[in-house]
Amino acid sequence: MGSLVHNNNGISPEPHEGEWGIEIIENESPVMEKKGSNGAYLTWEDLGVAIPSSNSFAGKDGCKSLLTGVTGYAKPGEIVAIMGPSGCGKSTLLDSLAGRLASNTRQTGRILVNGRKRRLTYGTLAYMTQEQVLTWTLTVKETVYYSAELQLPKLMPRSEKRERADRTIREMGLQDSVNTRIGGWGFKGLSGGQKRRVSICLELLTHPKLLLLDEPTSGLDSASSYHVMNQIVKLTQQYGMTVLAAIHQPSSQVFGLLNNLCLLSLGKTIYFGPTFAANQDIVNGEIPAEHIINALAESYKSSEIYMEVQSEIATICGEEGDQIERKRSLQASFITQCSVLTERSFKNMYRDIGYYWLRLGIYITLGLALGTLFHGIGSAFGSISARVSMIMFVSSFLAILAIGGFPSFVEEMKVFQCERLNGHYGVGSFVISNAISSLPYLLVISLIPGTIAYVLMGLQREPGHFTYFALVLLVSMLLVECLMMIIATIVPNLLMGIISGTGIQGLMILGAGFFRLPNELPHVFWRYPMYYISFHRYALEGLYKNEFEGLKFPEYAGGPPAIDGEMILKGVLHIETGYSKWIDLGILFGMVVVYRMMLFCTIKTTETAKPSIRAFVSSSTFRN
Ligand SMILES: Nc1ncnc2c1ncn2[C@@H]1O[C@H](COP(=O)(O)OP(=O)(O)OP(=O)(O)O)[C@@H](O)[C@H]1O
Repeated sequence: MGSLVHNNNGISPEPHEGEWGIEIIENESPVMEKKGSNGAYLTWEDLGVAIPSSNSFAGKDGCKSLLTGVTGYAKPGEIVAIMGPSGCGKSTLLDSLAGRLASNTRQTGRILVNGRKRRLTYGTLAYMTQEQVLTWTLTVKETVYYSAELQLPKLMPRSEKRERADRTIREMGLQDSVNTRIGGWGFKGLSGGQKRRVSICLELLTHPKLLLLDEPTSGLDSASSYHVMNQIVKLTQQYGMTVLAAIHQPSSQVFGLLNNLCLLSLGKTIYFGPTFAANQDIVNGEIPAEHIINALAESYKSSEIYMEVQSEIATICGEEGDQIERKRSLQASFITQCSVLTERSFKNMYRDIGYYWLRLGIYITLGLALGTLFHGIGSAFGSISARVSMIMFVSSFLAILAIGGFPSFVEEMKVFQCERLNGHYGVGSFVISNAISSLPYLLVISLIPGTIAYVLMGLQREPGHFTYFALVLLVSMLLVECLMMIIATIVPNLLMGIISGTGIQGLMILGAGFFRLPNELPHVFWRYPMYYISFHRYALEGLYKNEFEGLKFPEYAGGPPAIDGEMILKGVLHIETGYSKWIDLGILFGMVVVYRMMLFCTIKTTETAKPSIRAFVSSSTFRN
């Protein structure tokens, strides 16, 4: 059992080719980088991660440890394999090194890069997590090409970027699937293993200094696993990358490619050292009982190999090396980022039926429904209330339907958040490109159903009136979309997002001055501020003015006296007529800009505040 770390000095005998049937590679990296000469030396000492727990596994302090006293290092040109049974803490270790632990966790210990403290997010490292986050409508080639254009330096010619992308696709063995779509949402595209290889491709494109891979070979057969790992090893050595990879049950061939092994069990280190000194039977074997794991962990801590690890770490941390800089200075220019992201997003919106096409169909149906319900609305006295309710429906319920695209926004936000964490591009380019790419679709959605409804209802005939009607529809949808993107940034899941978005809009609609007239709105909350911040109010007000101004409702024999539209606006609907409908439209467009800025600020704030929020949540969770 204890043959992992054997003989008295803790190191097993010389590498033994026959025993595991593997080809042993020299543990010495061909890239003999000195610390500080551009490579990344990563060290972690006495790393602990715990979560609050009330069950029987909790310790005296009411916490359950996910990692305990984990120590190790990774050097340029080398691959450290993190291995151990499922649930032993491999992903937790990678998350912890990447600064991406969940907020309910508490981390202790020290993580240094080149002997310095550095928060490893937003482009300081590349991290391929277990979750596949790819744009499912794109082909492999499109995915890698777009990513290459975004990530590779601005001075690199496009042809060279494409060449790099093609080469990486070949290196990952994806040349036969270049034109296959990634797939998802009921559309079968690539297999799980192929998707994994695409994800690796995206992170390898720039040859990052520090690369973390969570299960790069999962879903791959043993020949493909070997091929993929072999390519990663070659690039690691060629570019002096520092690689940590969590790997499940590697074949002997794959095991032989790895330099160092960090073997975990129940969150404890059972072994850290050269792969050739570890017994692969133990590595891939059954999970031993907890007391045996504890004994192995103790035995490792008192072994000489552990002392060696500590002295290696002391040497690495002895002098401070270069800072690992964010990729920002190396990637594409802001204009290129915007144009590439716009093109990619436009293509995704076109191919994803749920994004706009389904909505267009529903809007056409509703346009026809409105058109037939209010057909030939006329100018009889009864048409006044018909106009009011029709306008209410258009300004509120038609706009609120833009929530229908939320699942697709969430998918897009997931890709953005993952690429952003890995530093592929900036927040500004995402916010701008998303607005530009959605504009043509929203224009179509507001024009086609808008025309159908407008013509069938027989509203005011002048082109200016129709243009205004369509523009209000467009701008309301732009606002709802942006509101939903802000929500997608804040709330963690789809259902909560849809509920929050509908709730917020419900409040705005209630305060827009229809269900209670503006003068009758209670001052606290409803009049100030809701009536002024609700965009539905400006849409409602603008559409009322657009339709009622200039209209006359003639007197009928025995009926009410003649009344003109302006009187209805002022006397019945309590609308402020001191400014034109175009001011309402202008305010709505201004709100689009403000909402986009809010989206930018929300993303930025979440990014900067997340660590503090996490620390706060974690400390209050652990206090309770
Ligand atoms: N934020 C968290 N809250 C609660 N439990 C957590 C959290 N993160 C991880 N865990 C638990 O910690 C243990 C280790 O999880 P982790 O994902 O690190 O395992 P792993 O070794 O990567 O497993 P696998 O090989 O199956 O991916 C699991 O039991 C998991 O449920």
